[in-house]
Amino acid sequence: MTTISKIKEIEDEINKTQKNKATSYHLGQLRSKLAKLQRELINPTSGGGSGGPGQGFDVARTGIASVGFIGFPSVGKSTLMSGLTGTTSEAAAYEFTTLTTVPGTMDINGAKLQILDLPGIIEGAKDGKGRGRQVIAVSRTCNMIFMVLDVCKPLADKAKLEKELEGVGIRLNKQPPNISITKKDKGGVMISHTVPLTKIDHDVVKAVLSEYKINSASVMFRQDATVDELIDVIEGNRVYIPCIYVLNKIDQISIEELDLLYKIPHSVPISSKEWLNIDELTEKMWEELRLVRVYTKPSKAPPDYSQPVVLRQGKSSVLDFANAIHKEIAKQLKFAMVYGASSKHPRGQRVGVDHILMDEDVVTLFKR
Ligand SMILES: Nc1nc2c(ncn2[C@@H]2O[C@H](COP(=O)(O)OP(=O)(O)OP(=O)(O)O)[C@@H](O)[C@H]2O)c(=O)[nH]1
Ligand SMILES: [K+]
Ligand SMILES: [Mg+2]
Repeated sequence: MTTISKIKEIEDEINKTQKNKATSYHLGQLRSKLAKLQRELINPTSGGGSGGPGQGFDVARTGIASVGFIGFPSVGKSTLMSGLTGTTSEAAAYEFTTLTTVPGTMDINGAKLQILDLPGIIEGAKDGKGRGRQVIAVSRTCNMIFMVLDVCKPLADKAKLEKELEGVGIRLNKQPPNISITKKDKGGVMISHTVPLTKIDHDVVKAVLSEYKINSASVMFRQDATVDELIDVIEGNRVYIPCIYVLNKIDQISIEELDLLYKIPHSVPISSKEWLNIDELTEKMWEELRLVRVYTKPSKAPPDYSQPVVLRQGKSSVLDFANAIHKEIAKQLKFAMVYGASSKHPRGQRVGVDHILMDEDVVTLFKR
């Protein structure tokens, strides 16, 4: 039996099983088994046909962040990519026009982004259909995903694509679950929580831990987590990526239909062919990338606003800033003066190397 058919079998059993107190232990076991099988699809150990990274799919990474385009064939990914970057990625009316990763760059508010146009994927992509597995492998390494959807096609496509990505450990528009598991030598499983747990009970937690052979541990929930979030923490190889649902081809629909589309969270309706509403898309993209622009100010001189140093959120300390300019500068760094949102005083604040900078801060570095 192949991994894929085993997954299918467990999914069927989960769907058949009624959710109640009596079945929760069993469901916890099933969900864990499913996650373990899915792990084999993320890191296939055997050759498995078209599995594994494909030649020509890995491209040299440039820029501060990368955005990968995921979607079914002919939804307009390449048309959008060419328009945004100026790099031509062939677009045509037939499916699978794009056969490999096509990189381009886009400048947004002084930050250079890498845009990766990808081949269309089909349902079952993660299980090795078409070039799907390679496409998904590239998208796992992106800082943002554009899920491109054709508004003339059924909206169910969105859920299908999400399932493909979820199946390989990609979590869209989610934060890592706030659950900590501390393994112990003895004492059994201790469960505590700072908020009421409405989606799981102790039986499920015990079933999951036992399925992963964790017999003694203290588990602390700081959010109302689901069983899948618990499993995510145990499995550990999840990637959390912001995703914008790009609803393309709105030139084909009515205003009334357009109004309905606006109800979908994290979405932007556009037309890549008629170049409609692209500004909203790039604004949203900028917002969700949460990049931090920092301007240098030499001491006793005005700030240099011509070219920001662009950092990523989570890696935007004064030391990160110095490193981005030059390793030697970082080595000699003693303290900094900061002006802007992260500074306590409008006239600037003296800060240490661990101080976290915010977008549009101005910084003067002082050496030892
Ligand atoms: N009406 C309309 N057609 C569009 C739009 N964007 C793209 N198209 C058309 O849709 C077809 C497919 O466009 P592509 O850009 O090749 O789509 P793709 O998603 O890159 O396709 P694959 O690489 O084959 O997966 C082409 O005929 C485009 O002209 C749009 O906004 N409106
Ligand atoms: K196409
Ligand atoms: Mg294409």
